[in-house]
Amino acid sequence: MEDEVASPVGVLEDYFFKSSESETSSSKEPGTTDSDKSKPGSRWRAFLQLLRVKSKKPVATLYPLSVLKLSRRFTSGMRETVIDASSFHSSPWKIFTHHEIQIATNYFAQENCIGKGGYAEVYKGCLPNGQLVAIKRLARGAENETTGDFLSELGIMAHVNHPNTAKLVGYGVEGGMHLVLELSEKGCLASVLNGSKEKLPWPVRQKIALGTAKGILYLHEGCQRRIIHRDIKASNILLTEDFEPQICDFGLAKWLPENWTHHTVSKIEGTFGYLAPEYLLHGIVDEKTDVFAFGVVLLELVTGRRALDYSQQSLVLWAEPFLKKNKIRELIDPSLDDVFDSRQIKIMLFTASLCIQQSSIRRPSMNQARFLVVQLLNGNVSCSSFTKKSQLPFTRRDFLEEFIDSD
Ligand SMILES: Nc1ncnc2c1ncn2[C@@H]1O[C@H](COP(=O)(O)OP(=O)(O)OP(=O)(O)O)[C@@H](O)[C@H]1O
Repeated sequence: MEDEVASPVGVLEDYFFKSSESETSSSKEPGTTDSDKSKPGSRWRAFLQLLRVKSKKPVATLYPLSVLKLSRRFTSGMRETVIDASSFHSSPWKIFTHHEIQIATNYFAQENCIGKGGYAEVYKGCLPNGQLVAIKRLARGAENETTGDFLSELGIMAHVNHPNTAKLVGYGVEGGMHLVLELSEKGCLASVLNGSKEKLPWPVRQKIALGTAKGILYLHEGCQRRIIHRDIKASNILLTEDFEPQICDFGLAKWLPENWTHHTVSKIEGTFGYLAPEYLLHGIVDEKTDVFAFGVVLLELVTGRRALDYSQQSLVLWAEPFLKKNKIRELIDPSLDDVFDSRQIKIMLFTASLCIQQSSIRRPSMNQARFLVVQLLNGNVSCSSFTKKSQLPFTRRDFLEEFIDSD
C-alpha cells in the first residue's frame, strides 16, 4: 500500500478526490478503505498550502510525494534511460513568484500566447538569464479538478527525464497555478503538420515517429513506474529547433502500480480521434491506450490529415479501408510530392495498422512498435526475420511481405 500512497499521480488523485469510489482496478491492494480517502477538498487545500509554504525553500526538499520510495522497473537494455533517484536531490526546479512569471511573460501579453488547451493557456516567456520558456497557466475548469490535473502534471513532470519528454524548469502557485517548461521552438506537431505553409519532409516525419515512440516507451517501461499518458496526440508532441519530438501535457497521465493489469476509469477524458475503443467504451486504461493513439499519430505523419477533420470524420475510419486493401498511394500526403522512400512509408503504415487494431491484445507493445519503426525504417531487418524478432502477436510474416510488396 505504501508504494501507492507514495505515487504522486493516479493514486494521489484517488487519495484526494475519493474518485476511486467510482473507479475499479483489476487488482486492488488489500487494506484500502474509504475512510483513508475522506475529505478530499480539505486535503487538496492542505497540500496546496504546503506547496506555498515550501515554495520558499528549494524544491528538492519537496519530496514527501516519495519519489525516492518508488520501486524501479528495469528491463534489459533500458537502464540508460532510467533516472537515478539520487539525481532528484540535485534537480534545481525553480519556484517562481507571480511577479517573476508576470515579468517573464510581459504580464501575459496576448502576443506571447502560444497555445490554448482545454484547461490551460500557454505563454512564451523569457527568464532574467535569457532562457526562453513556455509558461502554462491553468485557466479554465472547476478548481478541484484543475488543481488535481496541475498536481498530477507537476508530479509526473518532476519525475520524467528523457530526451523525448518536455522539460520542467519550475513552477509557481501564487496567483494561480503555473508550470514553467523549456520552450520548444517549433511549437507542436499539430501546428507544424496542419498549420504551417512549410511542409515537413519525410525524413523529419520519420525522426518524429521514432522520437515519439522512444518517449512513450520510456513512460511505459523506462521510468520508475508505468506511466500511461492517456492523451498522446499531435498537439501534445512538441518539437525542438531540430525537430526532436517531446511529449508534453501530463495532466491526464496515470501512474499504474506494477501489479495492476489495467485501470478502469468512469470518466472518459482525452481527445476524440485518438481514443482506443476499450477506453472509450469501457474506460479501460493501460499501455495499449497510448499505443492506439501512437498509431493515429503515425497515420497523421503519413497522410498529413488530422485525427478528426473539420467534418468530424475520424482518420482511423477513413484510413482503415485503404490499409485493408493495401491501397497505400491513397494514404500518402500529397504535399510530400513523391519525395519519400516508399518502403519506409509502407512500414510506417504497417506499424500504424497494428497499433490501431480494435482488439488491444492484438496491438503491439510500445517496445515492439518502436522496434518496427527503428529496425525496419533503418532497413536493418528483413521481413522474414522481423516477425520472429519482434515477437509481435498475431502477425503473419506473409502479411507484412504482402504489405511491403503492395503497390
Ligand atoms: N514547452 C512548450 N513549448 C512550446 N509550446 C508549448 C509548450 N507547451 C505547450 N505548448 C503549446 O501549448 C499548447 C497547449 O499546451 P497543453 O497541451 O499542455 O495544454 P492543455 O490545456 O493541457 O491542452 P489539452 O486541451 O490538449 O489538454 C500545445 O499544443 C503547444 O502548442
